[in-house]
Amino acid sequence: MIRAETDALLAVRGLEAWYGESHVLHGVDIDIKPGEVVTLLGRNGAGKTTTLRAIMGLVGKRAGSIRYNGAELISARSDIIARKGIGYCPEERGIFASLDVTENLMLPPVVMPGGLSLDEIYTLFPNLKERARSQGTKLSGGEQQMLAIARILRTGAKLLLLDEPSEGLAPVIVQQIGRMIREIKQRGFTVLLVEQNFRFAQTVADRHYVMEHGRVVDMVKNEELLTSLDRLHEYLGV
Ligand SMILES: Nc1ncnc2c1ncn2[C@@H]1O[C@H](COP(=O)(O)OP(=O)(O)OP(=O)(O)O)[C@@H](O)[C@H]1O
Repeated sequence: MIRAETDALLAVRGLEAWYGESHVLHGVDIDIKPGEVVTLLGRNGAGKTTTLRAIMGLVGKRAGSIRYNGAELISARSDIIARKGIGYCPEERGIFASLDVTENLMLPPVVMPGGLSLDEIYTLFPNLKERARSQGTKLSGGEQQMLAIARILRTGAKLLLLDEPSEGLAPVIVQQIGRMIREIKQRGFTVLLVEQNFRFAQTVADRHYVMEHGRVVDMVKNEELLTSLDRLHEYLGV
């Protein structure tokens, strides 16, 4: 069903993953072209987070193929995967409470050239600049989410894996996160985004993959989203 893309930045084929004895992914196929924003939609437990974790090498065992920039990563350790230029922002965001915004931004190691400088990040996201000296604990959920994403942009990573950046945030803050993702896309980054909220996903993405029971079962282009609502409601149970 999913066409092989020879020009993909990330090409995932038949990806399987296990947590201990528990077999969670049963053959996931995903292609992302450079500069695309693509979402993984699906109900709770469909395997969206596990797909991001499996791409990063953060699951117990995996099989299949993950090609990034032409290199096979299925057997690579997670630190090697990060050094290839894939950045991961987990749902819990991982902001260091005792460090301020600038310190949090400077913390992840630069893995390759081409990342944004601190000044560029602050120019692009003035909200963060205003909070430069504020400690992690003092930031709102939205500010923490922005910081968690911005921090990856410094490292030189070109592909960002974002787990539910809209989760738990008020609608006006979700809009800010949406603007941020569109800015990131404009700067040439590629994004794979886990979302439950397809109304938000629609404002940022080029395409959507739908996951069910550890597999990708459908793909919808963003311009076809509105005409595919019935299908999506069925998948997502909303
Ligand atoms: N650490 C773990 N150990 C064992 N099973 C897990 C673990 N994490 C997730 N699972 C199981 O793997 C399946 C897929 O979970 P996953 O978190 O990837 O789903 P999801 O689509 O991201 O949904 P959610 O939005 O609820 O996180 C679920 O059945 C879940 O219970």
